[in-house]
Amino acid sequence: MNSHKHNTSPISTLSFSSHYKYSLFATSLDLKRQRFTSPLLLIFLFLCLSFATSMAVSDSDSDSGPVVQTTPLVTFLQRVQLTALRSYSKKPDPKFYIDLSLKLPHDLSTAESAFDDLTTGSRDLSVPVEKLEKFVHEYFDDAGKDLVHHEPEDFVSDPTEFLLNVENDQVREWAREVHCLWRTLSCRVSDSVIESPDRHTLLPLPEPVIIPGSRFREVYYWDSYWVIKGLLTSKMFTTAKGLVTNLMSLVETYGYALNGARAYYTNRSQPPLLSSMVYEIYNVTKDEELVRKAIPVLLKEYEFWNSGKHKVVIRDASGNDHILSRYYAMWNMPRPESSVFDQESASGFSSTLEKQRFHRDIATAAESGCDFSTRWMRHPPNFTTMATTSVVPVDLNVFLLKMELDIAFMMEIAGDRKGSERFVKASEARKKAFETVFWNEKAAQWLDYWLSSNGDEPETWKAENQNNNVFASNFAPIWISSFHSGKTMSTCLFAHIY
Ligand SMILES: OC[C@H]1O[C@H](O[C@H]2O[C@H](CO)[C@@H](O)[C@H](O)[C@H]2O)[C@H](O)[C@@H](O)[C@@H]1O
Repeated sequence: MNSHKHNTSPISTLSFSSHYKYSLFATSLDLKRQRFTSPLLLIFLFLCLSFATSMAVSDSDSDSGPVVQTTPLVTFLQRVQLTALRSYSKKPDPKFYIDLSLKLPHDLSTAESAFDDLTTGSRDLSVPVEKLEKFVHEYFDDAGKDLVHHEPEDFVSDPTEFLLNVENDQVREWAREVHCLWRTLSCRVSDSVIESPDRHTLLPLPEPVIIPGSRFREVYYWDSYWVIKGLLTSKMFTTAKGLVTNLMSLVETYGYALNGARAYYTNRSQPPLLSSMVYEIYNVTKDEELVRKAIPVLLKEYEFWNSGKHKVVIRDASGNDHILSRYYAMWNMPRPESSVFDQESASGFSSTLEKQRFHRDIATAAESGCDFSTRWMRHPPNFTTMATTSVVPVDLNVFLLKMELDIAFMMEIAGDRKGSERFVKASEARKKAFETVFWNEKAAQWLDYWLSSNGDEPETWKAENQNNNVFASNFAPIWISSFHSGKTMSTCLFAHIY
């Protein structure tokens, strides 16, 4: 049992004014499309499908949570991916196949029918590697071809201004090399994506992008925060603003910033750091126009994280309700970019409901940006006990508290005093929730909270639901300087460590 005394945690020292002194820590795929030439077979198939459909509708044991459908191209590429994984003896990266784009003059239906011809007769869907490679080459452009190099206009190869501040020669040379990576990672979405989005899984974006590199050939939401911090150091303000414009366009289109700018990432977001990005840029550039543009977008994003399945209500012993948020992906199938892996991981579950719940918890872990941490496992390190949607995470709520303070700050700049006060109040309410739900005096940490129910209705706080394990995220509140400026925090932490 945790001792959860309602002593004041260091978070209570947080105030709006002190917030702005951050210290940063730093279809089953196996159902291959067959050509049924016999009318009897067609009738048989029709009857089977009708039966399966009626079963699905009456199956009260299937997961009823939200699902954002993906595109027909993604669904098809999952089949190609499965065949590739079954055909090569050394397993390729499944993401490569889901990143392919349809080559002109082919369209989806001609590619599908050529793929049917290729795989017909293969029981396990594997095919000779040479034949697969010929098919992929004929029907698809290489993964990554739909991103073209972009020379950032604000890049200076020898930025003396900040490099001269680095005294050590070796470190300065290393810093120069890191700075030069911007040119390697800078791209823009090709015109072909804008002209024919259905041929690509890459999503169109208005401004040039900075990608993480390696197998990640698209923009990622929370990576962009650190990218922007780096760009600001490199004095690349135009590029930094472009990244924010891209993320804002995703929020405007989808209602939230996607995990990444790919058609298979539309079912989830990532740690919400857009307001922090705008804040960092404003701090350096004092660009009020950016702030004014960002406010309505941030309000939309704020609503996403504080409504529907993302919102949870924890009731304290005095009957006060505390509103917090959790990660919750709008997906209950294998993640397309890793579908074979996810199917294998779920193979031990017998019911559809168990499999769907497991897949949602896996996709939700991806929404957390941390992927497969033992934080999300009911019985670590047993991967099949992933239950991410049942956790109220400390770090997510820190990001949201920061969003509240950032919005309040931005509204103040925009002259909206009332709006600003509303968000200060929202931050104070979340601060109280941190005290009640997360803070643990004995451990001197904020602990993740396990939900007892499905989180749809308010539930009463229980000390034993705090997760006693120590994770770096337990200390996420100290990201905001006033959380650790008080003596209480350092005293408690040192007492715990030594
Ligand atoms: O650096 C990009 C991101 O890389 C990891 O996650 C991404 O890859 C996962 C597996 O392909 C995918 O399921 C997830 O949705 C992607 O975001 C990393 O965990 C992320 O933190 C990081 O943003």
